[in-house]
Amino acid sequence: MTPALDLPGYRHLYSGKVRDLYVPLNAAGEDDPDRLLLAASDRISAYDAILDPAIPDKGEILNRLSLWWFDQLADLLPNHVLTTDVPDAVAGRAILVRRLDMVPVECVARAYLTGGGLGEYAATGAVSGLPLPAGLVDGSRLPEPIFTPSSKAPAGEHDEPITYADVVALVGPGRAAELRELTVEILRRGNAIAAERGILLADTKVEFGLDAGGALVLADEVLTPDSSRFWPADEWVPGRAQASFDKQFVRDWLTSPASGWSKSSGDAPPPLPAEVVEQTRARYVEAYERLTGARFVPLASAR
Ligand SMILES: C[C@H](c1ccccc1)n1cc(-c2ncnc(N)c2C#N)cn1
Repeated sequence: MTPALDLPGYRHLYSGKVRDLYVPLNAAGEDDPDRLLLAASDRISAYDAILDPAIPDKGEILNRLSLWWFDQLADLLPNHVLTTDVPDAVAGRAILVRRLDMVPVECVARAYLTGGGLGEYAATGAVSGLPLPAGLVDGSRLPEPIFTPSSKAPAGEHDEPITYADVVALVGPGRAAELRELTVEILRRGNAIAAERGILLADTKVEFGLDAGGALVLADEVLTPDSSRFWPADEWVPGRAQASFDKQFVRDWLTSPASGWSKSSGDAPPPLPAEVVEQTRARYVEAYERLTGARFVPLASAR
C-alpha cells in the first residue's frame, strides 16, 4: 500500500484501506486538540485487498460527493466539516473536520438484503436480531430500511454485527434510538435522491460523534461508494448477486481468466489493466455527476 503522504504541519495518525487521518500541528509542533484532517486517497479496495494501481481522482470524486451529501442532510443534523481549505498536496480530496468524541458503533442501515446481512438472514431469519419476512433473496428490497449496527473492530479485523440491545448497552436507550432513527433516515433520504438518478443504495455505514456540548454530529464520509453499496437501478434483479455500480469492471476482470487470479488462492490480486482503471474512474465520475447534477472537473485542472 502506498504510504500516507507526509504533510508538513500535520501528523499522520492513522490509515484505513482508502483514507488517511492527520492532526494539524500548532506552532510548537503539538497536536491541535479540536481539528483533524480526513484525506480520501485514490486507493481502491476489493476482495479485502487494496488493489494496484490507484484510480486517478477517486479520492477527489468521493470527497466531493460526501460533501454534497453533507449539504443535502444539513437540515437533519449538524456535521463535522469545517473547511476544504487544506494543503495543496491533498487539495480537493481532504477536509478539515471538528474533532469529536466518536460513538463506538458502526451505524449501518440496509434498504436491500445482501452480503453479511443476507448470510445472517439465511441462518436465522433475522439481521442484527431483527426478524425479517420469509422468502427474501439476495437483493430483495426490505419493507423499510433497517438499522443493523456493528461493533468497531480493531484495525484489520472485520466489524461484528451487534444487536440493538448491544447498542443500548453501549450508549444508553435515548442515544441508541437517536442513532437508529438518524441512520435509517440518512439511507432513506439517500435512496429518495439516488433512485431518481438510476442508482440504488443497498446499504450504508455512517459514523457519528459527540461535540463538546454532547450533541450528535454526523462524521466520517457519507453515502459514498466506499461507505455504501451502489447498484445500477436498471440492472437490479432480486435473486442473484447485483452488479456494483462502481466496482463491477474490477470484479469482472479479476474473476476472469484474463487476470490469471483466483479469489480462493489467497494471493494478492494482480495489477489492474489501464482500461479497467479508466472504466472504473469513469463510473465514479458518472455516480458523482448523476447524483449531484454537476460536472466533475478535477481541481488540479481547474486551477
Ligand atoms: C474511521 C475514521 C477514519 C477516517 C479516515 C481514516 C481512518 C479512519 N475516523 C474518524 C475519526 C474522527 N475522530 C474524531 N473526530 C472526527 N470528526 C472523526 C471523523 N470523521 C476517527 N477515525
